[in-house]
Order: sequence, then C-alpha cells, then structure tokens
Amino acid sequence: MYLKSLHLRDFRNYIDQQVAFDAQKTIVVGNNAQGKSNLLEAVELLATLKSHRTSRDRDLVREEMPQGHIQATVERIYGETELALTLRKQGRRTVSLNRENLRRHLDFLGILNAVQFSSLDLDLVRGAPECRRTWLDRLLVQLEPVYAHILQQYNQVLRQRNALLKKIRNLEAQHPKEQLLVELALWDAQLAANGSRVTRRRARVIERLAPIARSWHGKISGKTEILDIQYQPNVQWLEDDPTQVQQAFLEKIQQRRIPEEQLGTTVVGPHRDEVALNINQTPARSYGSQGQQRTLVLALKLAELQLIEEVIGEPPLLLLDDVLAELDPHRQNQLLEAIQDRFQTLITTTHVGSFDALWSKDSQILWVKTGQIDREPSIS
Ligand SMILES: Nc1ncnc2c1ncn2[C@@H]1O[C@H](COP(=O)(O)OP(=O)(O)OP(=O)(O)O)[C@@H](O)[C@H]1O
Repeated sequence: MYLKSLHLRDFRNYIDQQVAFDAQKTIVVGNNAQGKSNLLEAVELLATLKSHRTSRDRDLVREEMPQGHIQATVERIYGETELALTLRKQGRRTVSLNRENLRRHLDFLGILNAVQFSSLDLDLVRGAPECRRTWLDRLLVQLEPVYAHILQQYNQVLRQRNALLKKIRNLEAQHPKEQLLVELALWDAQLAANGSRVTRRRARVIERLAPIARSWHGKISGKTEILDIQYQPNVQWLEDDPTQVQQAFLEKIQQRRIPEEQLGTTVVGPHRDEVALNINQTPARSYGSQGQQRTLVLALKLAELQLIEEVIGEPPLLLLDDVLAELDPHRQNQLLEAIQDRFQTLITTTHVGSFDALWSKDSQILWVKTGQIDREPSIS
C-alpha cells in the first residue's frame, strides 16, 4: 500500500497543509516542537482511529478552532481510496471513504495499515501490563478490524458489571440483594461470552507473532539471546473452543465471587491479561541494558510489519518517530535491510546527519517549521 498524499486542516499545529509523498522513504526534518510527530500522528489516526499520545479529540484540533480534518489518498492493489477523518472539540468524530460518510467507524479500519515505532515504545518492555495489552489490541485491530467492535463490547460489559458490583458492595446489610445477584449472573454470562472472544484472538496473534519476533531478535542480537513471548491470560484455558473458554471464565468468576463483591470490581477477564517478554528465560524488564531492550522492541516492530504484510497481503507503512538516531549502526542496518524498498517509511528527525547516509539515499526530505512543511530548508 502507498500513502500518496495527506491534507491536514486545523489538525494540531497545522492550519492547511498538503503533503505529496513521492518516494518510498520520507524524512521529516525539524527542530523540536515544530510538528513532525503531529504529521505521523495524523497517519496513525487514519490507520487505527487512535493516537498513542492522546485519547481526547479536543487535543488534536488546532487551538481556538472547533474542528480539524485529516484527509489522505491511499493506493492499494485494488485501487485508490480517499480517507477523511473530521475531529471535533465537542461532539463525535466523523469518518468517510471516497467522500461518503460511514455510519460504522469499523468500516474505516483496514484501508491504511501502519506500524508506529517511537521512543515511547520502550514502555512495551518497561511499562505496566496495560502497555502490552494496548499494543496487542492495536495490532489485532489492524489484522482484523472487527476486533475493535469486540473489544468495545467487552469494555461496555465490564463497565456495567463493575457498576453493579459497586452497587452490591454498597448495599446496606439488611437490604436483600437477591435481585441484584440475578442481574449479576446475566453479566457473568456476558463477560464470559465477550471475554472469550478477546482472549482467544489475543492468544492466536501471539502464537503467530512470537516465532517471527524471536527470529528477528536472534538475527539482531547475533543469536546469543533467545526471545520468548508468552501470552498469560487472566483466565487460563487449553483449547481454542468458545464453549470451553467460556466455561473457564464462569468457573473463575465463581471462585472470585467473594473478593469481587468486597472490592466492587471485576477481577476476572482479559483486562487483567499480561504478555510476558523473556530474554534467555529472564524477564526483559530486568534483563540487560537499554540497548538490549531496544533490540527487543525493534524485533517486535519488525515482527508486526511482517505479520501485517502476511495477513493483509500488502506491506503496511512504517512510522519511525525520532528513533533512528537512538539505534546503533548495526541495528539501523538491520532495520534498513528489513524494510528495503518494500515498506513505505516516514522518518522524523531533528538532524538528517544523525543517522547513516544510506537512509537518505533516494529519500524525499521534508522540512517542518511551526506547522508548515516545505521541500527546502527555510533560510532563517
Ligand atoms: N491542538 C493543538 N493546536 C495547536 N498547536 C498544537 C496543538 N497540539 C500540539 N500543538 C503544537 O505542536 C507542536 C508539537 O509538535 P510535535 O509534537 O509534532 O513536535 P515535533 O516536531 O515532533 O518535536 P519533537 O522533536 O520535540 O518531538 C508544539 O508547538 C505544540 O504547541
């Protein structure tokens, strides 16, 4: 797939900016806080309808303006598509394909695919389990857009079940709670049904991703380190069968009944899953240097690229936000070799000279200054 052009209006610090991409690699150069990451964020939003920097649309709209727009033309094997996303300070966002508004946002996903790699990704290794769940979920949405809907339904059930558990916890001692317990049983079944759809998909994606990531990791680290990725679902199950997985949920819910009522919150389900990342059988978080942790993140990103390409049948975009200069020449070369000319890549940097000149060969260079993009560096 190829992102041909982008048009940003009142998005972050861009007023009205057109960008035409005319090379497989685009290097976006500028000082800090000029709008480089904002540009990549716009592409990320078109690919996933999410930003890893904010969950509030009002942050994305230019200051003082009521709404902002991102528009793009994407070329796929089957033809060209125009994507548009309108973000509002107040009210819901709207999405359109080829100038037709879509009722279901789900239908917008899967047209543009992108793998994002920024320094924040070190949180994949060092951060809380939530970072790894979010990463996994975003990958799943790209591989199978309907997963966005599945996850949304699960989260809705979770919220409603939590509200009910809170109500039960706060009941006066003499107040009968039978009616609420009948209601809770209905939510238990919903949690099991929706939770099993989430956990089965997470397990499947890890099963496919783990060997690819292990192989990349071996190549980059020179085979001295062995990466092991293990999905650790909160509800353990053995066979990928909906009935059996739901049964495992219901059994665990029964076991945790008392703590759940005492805490007033759901403690069973995929919102408590973990993905263990081990190097040579030691948790990566406590293993080795920052450089070794970077190698791991790089291997994960390369595995994401490869898996999306395998599943979608077309190479996704790669968004490298200020990470190239942080990789040593060996890792830079591994990355360059892996992407070759297959993956359209957008790279942000403060200095073009801060990474190997091979990167700028055949690349388009764009200069960003206070929300304006030029093909030449500005004089001042
Ligand atoms: N909603 C908004 N309206 C107007 N300006 C905004 C908005 N959100 C962010 N900005 C501005 O965008 C700029 C930050 O841009 P960006 O995050 O793309 O930086 P960058 O060029 O990637 O720099 P760095 O190298 O520091 O990451 C800041 O000047 C910030 O004030």
